[in-house]
Amino acid sequence: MAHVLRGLDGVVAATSGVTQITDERLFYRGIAVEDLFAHSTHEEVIFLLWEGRLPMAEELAAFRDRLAGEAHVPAELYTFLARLPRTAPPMSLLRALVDAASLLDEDAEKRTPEARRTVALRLVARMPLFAAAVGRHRAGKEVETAVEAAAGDGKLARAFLRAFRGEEPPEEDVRVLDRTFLLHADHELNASTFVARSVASTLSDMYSAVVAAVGALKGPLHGGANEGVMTMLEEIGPEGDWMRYVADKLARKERIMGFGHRVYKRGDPRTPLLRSLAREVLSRRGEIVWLELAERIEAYMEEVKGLKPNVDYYAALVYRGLGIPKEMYPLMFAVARTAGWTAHLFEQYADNRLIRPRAVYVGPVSVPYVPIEQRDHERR
Ligand SMILES: CC(=O)SCCNC(=O)CCNC(=O)[C@H](O)C(C)(C)COP(=O)(O)OP(=O)(O)OC[C@H]1O[C@@H](n2cnc3c(N)ncnc32)[C@H](O)[C@@H]1OP(=O)(O)O
Ligand SMILES: O=C([O-])CC(=O)C(=O)O
Repeated sequence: MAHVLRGLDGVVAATSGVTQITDERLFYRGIAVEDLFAHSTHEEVIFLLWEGRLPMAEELAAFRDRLAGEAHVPAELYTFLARLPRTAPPMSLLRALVDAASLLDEDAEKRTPEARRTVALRLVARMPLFAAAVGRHRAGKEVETAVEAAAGDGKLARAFLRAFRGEEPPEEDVRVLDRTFLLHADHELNASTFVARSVASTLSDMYSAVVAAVGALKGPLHGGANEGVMTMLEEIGPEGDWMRYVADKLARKERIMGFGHRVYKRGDPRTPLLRSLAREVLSRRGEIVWLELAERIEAYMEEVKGLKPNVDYYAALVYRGLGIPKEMYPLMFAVARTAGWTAHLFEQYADNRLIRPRAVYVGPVSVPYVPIEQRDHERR
């Protein structure tokens, strides 16, 4: 019997020039993520992921203008969203908006590289507005005026915060969210990117690939873990018996959200950067207790399980510090990761081969066909 690598663990399934993970370090197009974090912006990184190099100043300005030009939500989508249940999972509402947007985009089915660039630009520019629209809808707030007032800004973090809050955000908050988006922009063949590439490998359209990717990211073992982190911290509470809580969970063989990683075993290089952002925003809000609690759990997990936090752990605290409700955390991830999904889709379309692995069959064999009138429950 062929050897099955469950979960495709260790399988090398593509070549890619977008993102490298090597020796527990992360590089976008060859540039260390720490350097980009220190000096760059989310928009610059989107350009980098798509074009393979950093933009010149005038290219960046033109790119931001193009993003601003695409940053609005088609009116039909506001009507559509208004009819959807407010209590639906926010990631499902986001997925529905992206799917519906495809029906209103005249370029959605075009197969040229230029049309795909336009679609990608639209997706990246609109995703923050879709996320804000979902957030306002579920909170029962007015959506269209607030979101449209935020449009026309080529700074995606500002566009989200402005639309979501319905007021101009302080620059410190914009900077923190911008760098959080930068750190989430891409991550090689993670589950949602693999899903997106698989859809594109059938030569289906970019929207279908991104809708599927949003669905994959939603899961608690991937982008949904950030919400799970905050749920855990809230269940414990700043003064709670965290050690008992975590030990009991581990004894029940439950997973602690925000810990462990398929690729990183010695630590996720994004963790210290996100921890520093969390410290900054939580100090400003007078809520540093959440960081102290998270750090105690981090040390304990290392000691008892040898597991380290992944990108979702401290990202949850950054979003908390920005006053974003926890149900919205996975949407923040989706907004940022749209850059990476689309960069990988460009690569997939440019050098495509259908993705179609095999399975080892383990079901019954040589089963005789039984006509319907002779079937009974015993003989299936
Ligand atoms: C952006 C991202 O997608 S980052 C990941 C976000 N997901 C999470 O934070 C969810 C919690 N983490 C996990 O479930 C896992 O660490 C994953 C899915 C991320 C990666 O796991 P895998 O590479 O598949 O490792 P696997 O699931 O085989 O686990 C190996 C062992 O570590 C344990 N383990 C791994 N993560 C955790 C965790 N968070 N809590 C408790 N135990 C864990 C497993 O129970 C398993 O133990 P066992 O061998 O005794 O059964
Ligand atoms: O790469 C992975 O498996 C998960 C991850 O960290 C990411 O998508 O950012």
